[in-house]
Amino acid sequence: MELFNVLTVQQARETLKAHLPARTKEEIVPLLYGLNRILSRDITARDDVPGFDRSTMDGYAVRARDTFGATESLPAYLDVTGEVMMGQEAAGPLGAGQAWVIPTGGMLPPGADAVVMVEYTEELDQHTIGVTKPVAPGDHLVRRGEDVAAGSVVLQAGHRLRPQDLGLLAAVGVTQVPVLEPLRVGILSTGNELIEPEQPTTPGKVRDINSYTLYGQVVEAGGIPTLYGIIEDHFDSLRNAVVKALAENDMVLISGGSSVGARDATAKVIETLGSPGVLFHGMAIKPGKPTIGAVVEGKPLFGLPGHPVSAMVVFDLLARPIVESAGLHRPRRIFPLRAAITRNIHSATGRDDFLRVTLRRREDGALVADPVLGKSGLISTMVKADGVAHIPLTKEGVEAGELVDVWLF
Ligand SMILES: Nc1nc2c(c(=O)[nH]1)N[C@H]1C(S)=C(S)[C@@H](COP(=O)(O)OP(=O)(O)OC[C@H]3O[C@@H](n4cnc5c(N)ncnc54)[C@H](O)[C@@H]3O)O[C@H]1N2
Ligand code: MOO
Repeated sequence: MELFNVLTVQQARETLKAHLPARTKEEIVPLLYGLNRILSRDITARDDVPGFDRSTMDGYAVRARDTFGATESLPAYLDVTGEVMMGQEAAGPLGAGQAWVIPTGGMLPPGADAVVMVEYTEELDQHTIGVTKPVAPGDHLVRRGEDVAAGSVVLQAGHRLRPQDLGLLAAVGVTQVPVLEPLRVGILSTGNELIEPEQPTTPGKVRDINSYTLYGQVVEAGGIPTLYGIIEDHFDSLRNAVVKALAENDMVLISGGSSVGARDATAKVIETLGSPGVLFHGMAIKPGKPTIGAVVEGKPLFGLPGHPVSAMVVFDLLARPIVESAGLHRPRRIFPLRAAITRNIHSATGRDDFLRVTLRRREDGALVADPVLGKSGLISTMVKADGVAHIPLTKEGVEAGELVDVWLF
């Protein structure tokens, strides 16, 4: 029997994207909780930063033209007529031929347009200094609004906040930050052969692995997982569980029951839930071929293959980017590593292959990837591996020594 509507990974991603609305669910968090969160709105500065012209050196506020031509042998003499106090308004004005003592960060008095560093002055008496080096207007000061101009957009919606962004928000007085709510993800395992991990095994039964791997993957991607447990392979039981999970979450993952076996109810259940429903059933990928991708009333739903390796690989390719797009923390994997594969690996063209590998540094310094062989039902292969190597669908395989992209776990 043929699976219907088989898509490449790229087509599957594009199809999902076309059917998923941009996330708008937001929450307001205190600034310190905003780190690594994604802004849900543009942030506009209400105030100029700094709010006044500010010295960047310890020295004297002056009118630059009063210092023109000054040298060590012929200093420009200025009357010291005031002192700027840190954190206080400098009342000014500073008149011709005058200088005010100013600390680094102090407010420039009106009338002054530059600061002379204390190193380039000599104190003649308590009220007179000699300036030994001229300054130009604007020297040793930061202008009002030079860092941030009032009314400007300082950070855009969609931006993930870094430490420096928290600093900027503090500078403009934003202490409550609008950020995207992380996705809530409901996780269901289906199969009459499945038992809970705390149960003893009996012939024919296996412990539920996928609930645990998927839970970990959702947390890692910055989502909030909820387990709905093991659901028996029965249309009504599965439908009831999925309806509940869909109502309580922003995404639902159902592992097992995605293949074409007679008992595989997942696709049929999804088709009864709402539009557009199943978008694809089957992907040109190994492992993970019998994947179902669906959107129901704006929420993504995935029927992941039952084999534990396949479920993990498909989560990473399709679900992880969606969870990360509103995730609580920074994605760990942004770029793959390039490593030389150490064996010839065959793969069919027209299909993306993901090969479990371990990585090591060879004596000559090259990074190499050793394939971890084993069927996609074996969770131990994922535990041994450091990541997966991607053999793109355009290739018929890779030869030993060829460079491949490796996505680390
Ligand atoms: N005739 C064909 N048979 C199969 C095909 C195919 O194309 N033609 N595809 C195979 C591939 S590839 C995969 S992957 C599996 C996918 O099957 P399902 O998604 O329908 O999942 P199940 O049949 O329920 O389970 C498959 C396998 O995985 C085990 N499993 C399921 N859930 C869990 C879990 N939560 N924890 C641990 N192990 C789980 C289950 O016991 C089965 O061994 O179909 C192939 N068959
Ligand atoms: O796709 Mo199955 O997922 O090859 O094991």
